[in-house]
Amino acid sequence: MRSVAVAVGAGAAALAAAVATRGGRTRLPRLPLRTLCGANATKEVIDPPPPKKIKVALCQLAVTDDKQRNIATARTAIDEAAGAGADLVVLPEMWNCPYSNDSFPTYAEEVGGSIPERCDGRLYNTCFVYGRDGRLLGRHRKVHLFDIDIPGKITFKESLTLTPGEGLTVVDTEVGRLGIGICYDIRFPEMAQLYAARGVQLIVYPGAFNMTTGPAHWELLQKARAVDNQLFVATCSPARSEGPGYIAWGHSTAVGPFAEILGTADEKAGIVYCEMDFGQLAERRANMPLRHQKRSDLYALMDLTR
Ligand SMILES: NC(=O)CC(=O)C(=O)O
Repeated sequence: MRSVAVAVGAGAAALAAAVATRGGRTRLPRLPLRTLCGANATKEVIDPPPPKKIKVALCQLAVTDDKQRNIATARTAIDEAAGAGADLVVLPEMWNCPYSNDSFPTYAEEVGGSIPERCDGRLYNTCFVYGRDGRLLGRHRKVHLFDIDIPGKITFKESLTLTPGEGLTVVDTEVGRLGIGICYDIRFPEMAQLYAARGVQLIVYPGAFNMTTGPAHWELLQKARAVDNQLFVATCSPARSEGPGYIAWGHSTAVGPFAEILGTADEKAGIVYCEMDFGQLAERRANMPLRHQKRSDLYALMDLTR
């Protein structure tokens, strides 16, 4: 099994470790990055690591209210993706439980991920990134909680049960440098800009948009993040399940730096495979040198986490 890691699992062994392990908090290394702010703003950014070509598998899973069944489904999908030669395997947001505030406390694990994570009496919506060897490489806790109210359409308040994360998450893996966001995080362009400034090649967003915001915004936001920052974007949603409660839009998708769709799903369960050539980033950025054309004398992005 050669798959790496992502947003939740790298192979059956990693998944088993994820579910079985208890405790263990990860401290992520802080990357050196000059603060980009104010009159002294610098245009300096961190170069990405050497480019690789990778095969990505987005596992759009059918999620049920049976946690053990969800784990078995994920394990089967990861095995299948690894067998098909995927270097990177991505699972959906909240893949082990129904997307509801009632379910988050019940299905929470101390380590696992994007699943509800329980830590020090709090619950987070957390995505874990594992290496080929099952080692935990990083952890992203959803920074922007999904609190919205579109009357007659969709009302959700994650903050009733969840606590927001307090940091951005850049993870160096064997396949490349990844930035992680979860679902609603995709709506905040500054986060993606900071990832780009840190040399991220691919932003991975496990996500579960719904039947109102999905058709309106899901693909648009992915293309926007990819094009603005000239990098790759991948999303992974649960498959759509009809019935009461939250209905996921599905449509897990991978987008290239020129807004090209590299692979996409419909609403049903399945695995989307696509190739990503990180060498294209340099070419796109040379063709259209946006980062050198920014008017840092007029505006700048502040990295307050440094
Ligand atoms: N579920 C989410 O976090 C976000 C979402 O559905 C949306 O932004 O729309």
